[in-house]
Amino acid sequence: MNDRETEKQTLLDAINSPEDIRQLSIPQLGELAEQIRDFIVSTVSDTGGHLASNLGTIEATLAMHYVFDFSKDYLLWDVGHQCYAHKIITGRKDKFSLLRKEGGVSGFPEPSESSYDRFRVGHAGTSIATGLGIGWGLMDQGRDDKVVSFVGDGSIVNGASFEALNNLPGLPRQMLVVLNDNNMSIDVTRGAVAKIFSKIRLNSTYEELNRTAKTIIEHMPLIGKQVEGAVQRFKKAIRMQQSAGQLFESLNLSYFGPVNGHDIGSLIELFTALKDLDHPAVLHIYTNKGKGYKPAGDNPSKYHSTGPFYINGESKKSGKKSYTKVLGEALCEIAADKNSGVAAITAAMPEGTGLNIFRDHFPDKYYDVGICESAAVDMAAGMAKTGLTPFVCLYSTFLQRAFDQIAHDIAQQNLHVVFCIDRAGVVGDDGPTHHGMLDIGMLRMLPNMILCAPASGEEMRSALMYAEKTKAPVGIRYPRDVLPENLSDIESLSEDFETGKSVLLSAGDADVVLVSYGAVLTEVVEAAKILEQSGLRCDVLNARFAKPIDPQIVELAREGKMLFCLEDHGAAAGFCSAVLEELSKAGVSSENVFCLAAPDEYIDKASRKTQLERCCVGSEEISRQVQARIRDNNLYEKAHT
Ligand SMILES: Cc1ncc(C[n+]2csc(CCOP(=O)(O)OP(=O)(O)O)c2C)c(N)n1
Ligand SMILES: CC(=O)[C@@H](O)[C@H](O)COP(=O)(O)O
Ligand SMILES: [Mg+2]
Repeated sequence: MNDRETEKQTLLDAINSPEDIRQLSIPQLGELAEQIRDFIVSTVSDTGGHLASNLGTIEATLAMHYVFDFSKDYLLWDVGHQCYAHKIITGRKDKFSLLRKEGGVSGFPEPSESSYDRFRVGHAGTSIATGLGIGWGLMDQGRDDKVVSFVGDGSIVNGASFEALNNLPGLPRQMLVVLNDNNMSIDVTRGAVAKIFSKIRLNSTYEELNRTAKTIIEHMPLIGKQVEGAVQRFKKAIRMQQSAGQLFESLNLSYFGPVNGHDIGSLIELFTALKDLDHPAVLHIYTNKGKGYKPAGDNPSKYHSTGPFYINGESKKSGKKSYTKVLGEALCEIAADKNSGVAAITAAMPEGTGLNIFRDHFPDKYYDVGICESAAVDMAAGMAKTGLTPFVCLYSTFLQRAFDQIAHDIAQQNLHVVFCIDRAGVVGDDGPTHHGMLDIGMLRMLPNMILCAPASGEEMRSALMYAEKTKAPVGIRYPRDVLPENLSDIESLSEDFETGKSVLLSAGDADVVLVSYGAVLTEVVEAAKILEQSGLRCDVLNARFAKPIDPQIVELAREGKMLFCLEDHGAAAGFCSAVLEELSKAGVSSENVFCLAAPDEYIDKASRKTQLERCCVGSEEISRQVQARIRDNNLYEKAHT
């Protein structure tokens, strides 16, 4: 190790709290930023994570912590996927090697880890409104603690952000919105606001950004007091603020920038100057997503959320085919039929939803609305009215944002819109904010809605073909997972989907039936093998539909079979509940019907396999639960005859 590396090592080693960074000079802070960058790249190459956004926000994070005291001031991250440097300098450096792993630090702000994390977040568009609420709360208590919301250019266009901006000027105290503009959402940012931002970005040289920062700092003491002449001179002095500035100023919000978000010295001066404003303001900073690690800088989209990789950028992933990939391919197949009238809609997640494949083949049938799930759903409603068949492709957790639109604008009018609900069930490393545990419950109470879930790649394709032909709102849920390998020989899985019809995978003569909904089938089939080895033979029924429920399931219970209903969803209102309701309606006893589903809690980050076990639908836990419930209910004789 040379002297320079030893010094580098020492700087990060000595940082255990924000107080420590305040002891450093500006050049040392620059050094520290580089060390944190190396540390993040090296850790994320092992664990996976949100690399590109984090590499771009290190300098701004250091500068904010240098100026504000977030042990009492409030720092609110939007989405929260860019909080790694913040975690590293707020006492979690030593646990960072277990980033997003069981027992390690979360990839998102997590109040149970540290009082520096104010909110558990993972969804976009919340930070300005929560900051506003905190501002009102602090005022009520006569407190002058500062509030900073840090929001990206992709997230500020979300409806929730705009609703908050609409209310923000009414707050008669300090609140700073730091707009981190890196010209990217996960993919390239789309829409009119993005155009406003990128118009000035194209003309902004490094010198101009510096000059803007200087002008703000020079005029700050007067602007702070709202001296009219100074404000006018200030506006004149900043040529580049025109379009972005006008956007915020027309809402009566003070706007400053754009400035270079990697220049720690200037940022410290700016935050110091803006800290004591007596009204809300926006500071617009430019940063580079993926800064300092070439593969991420060259392809920020790929490194937005990455699995483990080699330092040369090569992925360590298996390359196995996922449900998501089948979605992209099958939609292309459907769109290739000239009469299909298909449109595919994503809310800023072309890669994540697999629609990038579709976009490349059918650019004129593809729509990316940005992080605007509710607009995506209402746009689909409009398209369906004109006779198109929109496929709205969203993650289950983000579909929650559009519940009212699905209920009010789609289901009420029985519009033919297909909801492709990706990341349904537990998602692994992202943890509680990103699990899709509510979609069945939310959607099955809506009249007209049909809900189904494939259990294999072949079923995924069939479900999409079925949905395209079925003139009703249809939800198809599937997980963040690769396709199962243990189901390929099962013939019944290649049968076409028929509304409310399940398929049997076994002989149909056992007294115990495992009734599986969706992708957990792969675990259920393994569990059936384990149970058979222990002397308990079970039938396996693949329910396929959560709405309507197959009457055959009710008949099995009526015949006195022991049913174990299984799903990767919250137990409160999902498939299992739907079965119990049908039994009740039919006057059939549910005495021997058991539900295996997620417990009534937020499942912590871990591998998806571990999380499935925790939700009682991993193969080990299924076999344990089946045996235990048979034993506890004195059903042993019945089950083993
Ligand atoms: C409501 C919602 N929809 C979608 C997402 C998925 N998502 C996470 S980060 C992100 C892009 C955010 O872009 P930006 O705010 O500009 O932050 P950057 O990653 O560029 O730093 C998206 C679409 C989300 N977290 N929340
Ligand atoms: C922060 C966020 O909401 C997304 O980036 C999400 O974490 C991506 O998840 P996938 O990795 O499953 O696409
Ligand atoms: Mg961005």
